[in-house]
Formats: sequence, C-alpha cells, structure tokens
Amino acid sequence: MQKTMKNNKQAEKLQETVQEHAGVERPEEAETLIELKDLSVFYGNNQAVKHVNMPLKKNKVTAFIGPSGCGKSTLLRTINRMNDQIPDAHYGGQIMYDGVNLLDQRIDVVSLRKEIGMVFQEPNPFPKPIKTNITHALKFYRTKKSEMDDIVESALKQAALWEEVKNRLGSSAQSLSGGQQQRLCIARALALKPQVLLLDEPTSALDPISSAKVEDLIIELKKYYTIVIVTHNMEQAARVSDYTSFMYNGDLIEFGSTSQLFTNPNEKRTEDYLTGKFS
Ligand SMILES: Nc1ncnc2c1ncn2[C@@H]1O[C@H](COP(=O)(O)OP(=O)(O)OP(=O)(O)O)[C@@H](O)[C@H]1O
Repeated sequence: MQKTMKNNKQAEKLQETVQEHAGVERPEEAETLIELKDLSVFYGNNQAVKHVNMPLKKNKVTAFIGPSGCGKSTLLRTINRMNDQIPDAHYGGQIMYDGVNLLDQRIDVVSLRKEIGMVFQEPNPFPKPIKTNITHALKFYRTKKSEMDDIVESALKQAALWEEVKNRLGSSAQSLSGGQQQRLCIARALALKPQVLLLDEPTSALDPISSAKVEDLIIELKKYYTIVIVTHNMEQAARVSDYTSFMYNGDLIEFGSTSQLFTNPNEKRTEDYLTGKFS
C-alpha cells in the first residue's frame, strides 16, 4: 500500500508546487540519454559518490537534491569529467552515452565538454565584451567567421537575453546584472550546440526576479536539451524538474519522477528530508 507524506507546511507547499508544475510521466516511459552505472567517485580515499545507478532522460530536467556534502556537485561534475582537474579524483563504474563510456581515459574531454556543457553557481563571464564571451570558445572549433554573428544571435535568443543586449554586444559582460551574466553563461554553453546542460546551483547567487527568469529559461530549454540541475531549493526542483534524485552521504537514496518523489516518496529518508526533519 502506498504511503503519503505526513502533512506539515513545507511538505504541503512542495506538494502544491509539484502538482502545479510537474508532469506525471514515469521514468520507464521516457528515453534515456545517459546511464550512470555503478558510478563511484573518490577524492583520494574519501568516497564522495557510492555505486550510483541512474538514467538521465532525454529532453527532461533531472534535479539532484540532498543535504550539503552528499555528493551532488561531485556527481554532476563527473558527467563531463570536470573532476579530472582535481589531482586525486578518480572513478569507478561507467557513464554510458551513445554506446561509449565517458569515463574511458581515451575520451577527448574537450570535445566531451562541448557536447555536455556546464554552468556554475557564480556567473563567470570572461571580462570581455558580451559578443566575445560567445565567440571565444567557437574559435577553438574552427567556426567560420561568417557564421559567428548568426550563432551569437541565436545563442542569445535561446538564452532569452538577446532583446536586452542586442544594441550593446560590444559592452563588457561585467556591465550586465548578475542574472543577465548567468544567462550569458548559458548562452556561451548553448553556442557550442551541446546535447546536455549541467547546471550547478545556477540561481543561488541571483535575486528572486533573475532566478525566476533563469527557471523559465530552463523549462523552455528542455525542449532542445537534456538538463541536469543541482539545487538546494526544493521549490525550484519542484518547479523545473521532471525527475529528481535524492542523495545522502554519497548514496543515491531515491530516483523518480518529481511528482512521485515529492508527493509519495518510497524511502523514509527522502520523506524526512522533504519534510525538513534534517537539512
Ligand atoms: N575538490 C575536492 N577535494 C576533496 N574532497 C572534495 C572536493 N570536492 C568535494 N569534496 C568532498 O566530497 C564530498 C561531496 O562534496 P560535494 O561538493 O559533491 O557535495 P554537495 O552535495 O554538492 O555539497 P553542497 O551542497 O554543499 O555543494 C564532501 O565530503 C566534500 O568534502
């Protein structure tokens, strides 16, 4: 018999949000783009992620939630091998994408990061003109000069920033607001035509209005991209994600559709976290 979450204010609010926003699709009904298989991540002897099995669904938003230090960002950064930059980081298991294990040492990580782009917590545009922020990386991929303007316009339009910056593309990116800078960082990733966008707490440094714009953008972008987001904000996870993974102490405790996980979790620890019994 299914259990329902004991009522408290936080749980009730989350349930309302999820009912308003989330679809009812079940994981087995959606196409898997990336499969994490028995994935472990270590920093030296410290195992930050423990034997995680999880699908990432195509053209869906998956949220990673859980208390601080549970391994969300580590898991996210492993997907496009950003953790390779940490000297004693190492992995076990597989990340299967298009028949290839992304953890294979023969993988070209520069091409991988083009395919699987990342946006960080703090907006980090280059201290250069807005346009250069988009074109800079394109040069490494031999993009023709004649195509640059079209790519800049299309990336900024997709990131819902074009109207705000089209008349000042030569101005410094640092003249933009925090929220605009974050959308510029999203545009910079989109210009490389990725399949997947990894977002590491993309709104935590933003004011509520800018956060809402980025959330609207995420919902719009999933038509074209597969998105994974780490967030501490449960309301945000309930608003933007189709699937949610709850992590605790390096373990994946529960993965499911956001509507199921937020309204009817299978695991007691998920319920306790969602009802604020620990944070
Ligand atoms: N660069 C690093 N070197 C060594 N250990 C690290 C490093 N980054 C993270 N860790 C450790 O890995 C574990 C998981 O950290 P991680 O940042 O992935 O968790 P998180 O859930 O994203 O936390 P938060 O919500 O606070 O950002 C923690 O024990 C952390 O101390």
